[in-house]
Amino acid sequence: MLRLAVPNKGALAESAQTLLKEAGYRIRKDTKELVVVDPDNSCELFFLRPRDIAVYVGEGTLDGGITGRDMLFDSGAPAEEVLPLGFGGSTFRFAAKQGEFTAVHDLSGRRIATSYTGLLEKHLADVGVEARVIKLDGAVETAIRLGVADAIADVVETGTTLRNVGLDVFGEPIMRSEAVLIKQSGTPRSAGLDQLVRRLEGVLVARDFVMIDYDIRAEQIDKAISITPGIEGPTVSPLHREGWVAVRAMVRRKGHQQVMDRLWEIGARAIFITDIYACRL
Ligand SMILES: Nc1ncnc2c1ncn2[C@@H]1O[C@H](COP(=O)(O)OP(=O)(O)OP(=O)(O)O)[C@@H](O)[C@H]1O
Ligand SMILES: O=P(O)(O)OC[C@H]1O[C@H](OP(=O)(O)OP(=O)(O)O)[C@H](O)[C@@H]1O
Ligand SMILES: [Mg+2]
Repeated sequence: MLRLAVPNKGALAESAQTLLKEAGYRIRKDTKELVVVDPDNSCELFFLRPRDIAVYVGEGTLDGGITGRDMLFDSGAPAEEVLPLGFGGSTFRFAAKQGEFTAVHDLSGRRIATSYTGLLEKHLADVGVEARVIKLDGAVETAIRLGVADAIADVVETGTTLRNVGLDVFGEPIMRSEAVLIKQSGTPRSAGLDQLVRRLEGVLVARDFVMIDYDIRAEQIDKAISITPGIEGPTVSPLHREGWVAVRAMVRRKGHQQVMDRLWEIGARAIFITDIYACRL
């Protein structure tokens, strides 16, 4: 039985559910459901606050969970990343009034508001800066205007929230985050988690890649393969046409039009792109 923690709200909740659905698991029908039992997949999904997920997983009561890399680090829980999930991308950054600070070392002796005290304190210790960390639950951008802090450390995605309150990022990003699958540190993956990983990898590949099919003159095959090397090598089959072969390979969805242009230029014809619905590599 796979027991998995899933964010019940916030920035990762919807995409996490979509991913699990595409991987064939049952998801919840309404937001009040706290546990979903899925006997067909021998799985139980526990809907928990994103911030708590690493804590549960670190205690070893669940096989794994989906949370943000920043929250995993922030928790300090004995949990580790198994697979990055390709959504919920953000950076964790310092921000303040425009022109007030230029680098983390300017923050010595100042007040920094954040909801990620674990992550911030570790970073300040790493760079050797002593500052006062003010813990807030959210909406930390307002802390400067209300005189509670001189700077903030928070999640930045598009930067819209910061712009709206006239703040600017400064210094190097503290961390780059995205949604990740995690498990307890130092213990082997359960069979259920192993199966989940294989399914999720399949979904992520199906999202990132498309299938390309084309016909080309046999003497051009080396050039063609260098353009479409595939993942484990392309399939090259004889064509019922003297001197021609058919090629099938996986190519990245992003840039597939350029690949088609390059194949056309070396004489490929009947070039087709199709979606991959599901795969297991
Ligand atoms: N605007 C965003 N874009 C992308 N990822 C985000 C964004 N805001 C938060 N995240 C990520 O989502 C994860 C969970 O954060 P979220 O803000 O959803 O949780 P929370 O603060 O506990 O919930 P809430 O804000 O509902 O109280 C974190 O890993 C964070 O990096
Ligand atoms: O750069 P942006 O695209 O504007 O996104 C970043 C904002 O999103 C999150 O806020 P959330 O809605 O989770 O509120 P919170 O701060 O109360 O957690 C985060 O804390 C930032 O405020
Ligand atoms: Mg939030």
